[in-house]
Amino acid sequence: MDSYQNLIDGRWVAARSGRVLQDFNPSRNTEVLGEFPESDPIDMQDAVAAAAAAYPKWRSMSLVARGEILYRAADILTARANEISRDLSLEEGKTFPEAKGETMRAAALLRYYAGESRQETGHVYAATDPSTLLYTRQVPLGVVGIITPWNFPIAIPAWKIAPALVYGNTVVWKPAELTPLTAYHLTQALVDAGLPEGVLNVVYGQGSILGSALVADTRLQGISFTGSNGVGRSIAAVCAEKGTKFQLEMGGKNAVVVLSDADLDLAVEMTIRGAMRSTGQKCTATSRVIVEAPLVNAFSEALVERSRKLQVGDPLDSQTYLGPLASLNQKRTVLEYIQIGKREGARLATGGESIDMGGYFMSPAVFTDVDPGSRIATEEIFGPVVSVISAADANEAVSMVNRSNFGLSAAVFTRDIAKAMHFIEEVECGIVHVNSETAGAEPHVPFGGMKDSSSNSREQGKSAREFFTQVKTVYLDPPPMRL
Ligand SMILES: NC(=O)c1ccc[n+]([C@@H]2O[C@H](COP(=O)([O-])OP(=O)(O)OC[C@H]3O[C@@H](n4cnc5c(N)ncnc54)[C@H](O)[C@@H]3O)[C@@H](O)[C@H]2O)c1
Ligand SMILES: O=C[C@H](O)CS(=O)(=O)O
Repeated sequence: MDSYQNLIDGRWVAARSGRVLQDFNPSRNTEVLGEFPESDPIDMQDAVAAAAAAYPKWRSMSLVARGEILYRAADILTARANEISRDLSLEEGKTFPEAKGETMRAAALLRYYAGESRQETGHVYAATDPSTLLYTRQVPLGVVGIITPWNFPIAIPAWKIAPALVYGNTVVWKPAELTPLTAYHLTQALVDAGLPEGVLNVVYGQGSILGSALVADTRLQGISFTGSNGVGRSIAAVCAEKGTKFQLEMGGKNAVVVLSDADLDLAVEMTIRGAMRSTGQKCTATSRVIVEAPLVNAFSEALVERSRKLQVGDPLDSQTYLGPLASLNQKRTVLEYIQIGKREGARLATGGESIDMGGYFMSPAVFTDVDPGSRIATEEIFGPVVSVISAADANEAVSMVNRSNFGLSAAVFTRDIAKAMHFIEEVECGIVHVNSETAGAEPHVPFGGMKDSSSNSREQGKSAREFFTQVKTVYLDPPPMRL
């Protein structure tokens, strides 16, 4: 049994209590992938103290030098990509190709922020007095806390940690309990790339205990969180009370709109990809498909037929489309929504059944005749379940999309550019796709939601600099000349 430890002040250390958590394989739920510390708040306090002690020297290092470490870490991740991807697939359940894609995406994110180290760090302005040098600088926040979910266990940490570090902050990271092995791989790559002691500290353990201890620590200047709305709201309340800067990326109930002039095959394929890849466990996953009435029957039949052909199984098997759900809790939640959908009167056209293969497997589910106000059409399910809803026309379809409390991602399928532009204009989402799936994000552009999906900051691209730095405006007047 491989045992892993926290990284605190540059040293790999056990939890002070000595307690450990086991990391299980959701495909074969008796298989243990490793043991990790079950840390307590005292361990978290040690980590924050280390980050605070390391901050002055790290902040004084040049941006370019910090960027060089990220370039080396990206190269290390790339060199180890197959090993990391296999472990990611084993512990989270997504297929190997998706795990590989995510690992390479993390490397791309590290490279992007390494490149950011050679960008402007402020602006020079004209001053009323021509002898005044008037300029701004973007300076780090200080010690920041990073709390991340299990569904993208290396890409999401990378898109938070890389900008946090390159802009001069030191970091305390609380990874998700379900995916500690992937967190170890990212951490080890950064350590091997030459990250100085105490700059990155990683503490494993229960989020309700450790995560809340991190958020409550008054030495933190910022918290970047991705996860559920319930936890996000609790973090926002604590940060607001403390005056700590925070950013939250949370749930989604992402919709595809299929207009009557759409390419049917494309709309079906992109709906399957958006709804069923990663076993539906993406914040940007498609969970609603709103179809103009003339096309709804043909679309539903094609979607059901395509869904029935998807192979469920071992995520390391090249034929597998859906691996297991990430945990027993996740599987139970998704199967409960199947029962809720039936009770609400929706028609379960295919799937939605538990598959007993030694892990947390289920068959992909398609509901039709779904009431747009029902729970399965409004609540985040976070599994391979998609609801087909009929709309009278394009206007009704957009209003149905917007009737959600969430506003993360949406897509429209149409051949009509005017209808596409109208959709782009009217939809209340932070991410909009035309003729492509609701999931997926490029590392160099803003990522985030509207309404309850986000705290309305943005991640990735140059948006990350807005969160992980603060602006200092400088009026520099030369001393008077003494002739
Ligand atoms: N918008 C996005 O970018 C995005 C991306 C991925 C996942 N998500 C969302 O995340 C959710 C699934 O992820 P999850 O199950 O890991 O979410 P979660 O909220 O249960 O956990 C997220 C992280 O918060 C920690 N945590 C738990 N309780 C805490 C507390 N009281 N205080 C501080 N930290 C705490 C967990 O240990 C974990 O590290 C879904 O709602 C999904 O939509 C959103
Ligand atoms: O789950 C969250 C991810 O951000 C999904 S995406 O691949 O970035 O859309």
